Amino acid sequence: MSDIDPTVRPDPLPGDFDRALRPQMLEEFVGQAEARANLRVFIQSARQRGEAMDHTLFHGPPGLGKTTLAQIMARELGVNFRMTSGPVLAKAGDLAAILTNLEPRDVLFIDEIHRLNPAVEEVLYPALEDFELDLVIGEGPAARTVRIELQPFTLVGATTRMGLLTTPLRDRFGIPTRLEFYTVDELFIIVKRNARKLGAPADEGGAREIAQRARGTPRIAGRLLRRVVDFAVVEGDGRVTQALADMALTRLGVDLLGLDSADRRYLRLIAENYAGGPVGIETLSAALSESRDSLEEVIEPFLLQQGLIQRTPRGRMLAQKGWTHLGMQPPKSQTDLFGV
Ligand SMILES: Nc1ncnc2c1ncn2[C@@H]1O[C@H](COP(=O)(O)OP(=O)(O)OP(=O)(O)O)[C@@H](O)[C@H]1O
Ligand SMILES: [Mg+2]
Repeated sequence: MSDIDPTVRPDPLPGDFDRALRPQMLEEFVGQAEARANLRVFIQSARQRGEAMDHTLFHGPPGLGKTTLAQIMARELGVNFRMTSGPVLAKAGDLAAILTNLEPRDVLFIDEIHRLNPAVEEVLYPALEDFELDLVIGEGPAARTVRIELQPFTLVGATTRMGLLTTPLRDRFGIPTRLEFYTVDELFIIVKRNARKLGAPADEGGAREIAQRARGTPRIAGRLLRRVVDFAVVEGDGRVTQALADMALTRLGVDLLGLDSADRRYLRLIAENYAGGPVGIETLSAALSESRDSLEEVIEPFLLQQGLIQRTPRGRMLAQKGWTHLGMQPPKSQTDLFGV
């Protein structure tokens, strides 16, 4: 996919732009008003009681700020931030090593927590509930279990696929938090602020143009801003104006709704090859050579939120707004369905 693919992991090396642009404290974090207000209360309460904050789960599409919020929590709680991810924890011992090294009230962040190996997940249950670890030492008849006491800690899990979490794991999070797509006004504030941090001031119109075309996602807003700044530097006078942003975004293949070529390919496939659907996700996945996961996690949530497609028991359908966006007319059989 293109360079605005939100599934691409941010560069883990320190000192890159992603890091520079990441909000550090809750106060600087724009959007997600409800989640932010609740977190503020839970953080303050944990601090006042001197206890570890309850385990927290962030779920929602990529690039909305799950990792950022986890880091902010640790900073606001004044504790260490330890980070790992589901696929990295291959054996129970890997998790045990991390857990036994935690200091009191630390935040342990497990990204992609829906991809935990079941054997590792088993170890996590008593750790979450009682801050205890049951380790099996040795093999065969000589094997025995030892119980290790852990420091109280806060697990922060992140997932783009809430549906793939097992029920026992999901139930152990006291604070499940769903992140939503950002409004244009919220992204506008983020773009303005990031442009200033990048030393390339964006005027009102320039920032709004980028915000409107960022697919409701701060990570995409950051990427688009950097590309627009490139155009501003090379082909303009360094200033991000509306005309310049529009020119740059159009050249990047980002349309007025913020859809990129992958999104449009998805919509056009349903329109042109399946008469608007319904068509099954597996069929779409094969036809687009994209994994089912990436369609469900990355492409579809925004198209659904925008009302461009509908999910039905028989598969995906193009909605009226989807046809309009493609500049096409639905076939007669579908106009009946829409009741127009
Ligand atoms: N509310 C916000 N204000 C400003 N910048 C934000 C905000 N939320 C996220 N960002 C920026 O967007 C980028 C992506 O955020 P983050 O890595 O936290 O997303 P994520 O939800 O963890 O994504 P993924 O599911 O891919 O791991 C970061 O560069 C971060 O600085
Ligand atoms: Mg993340």
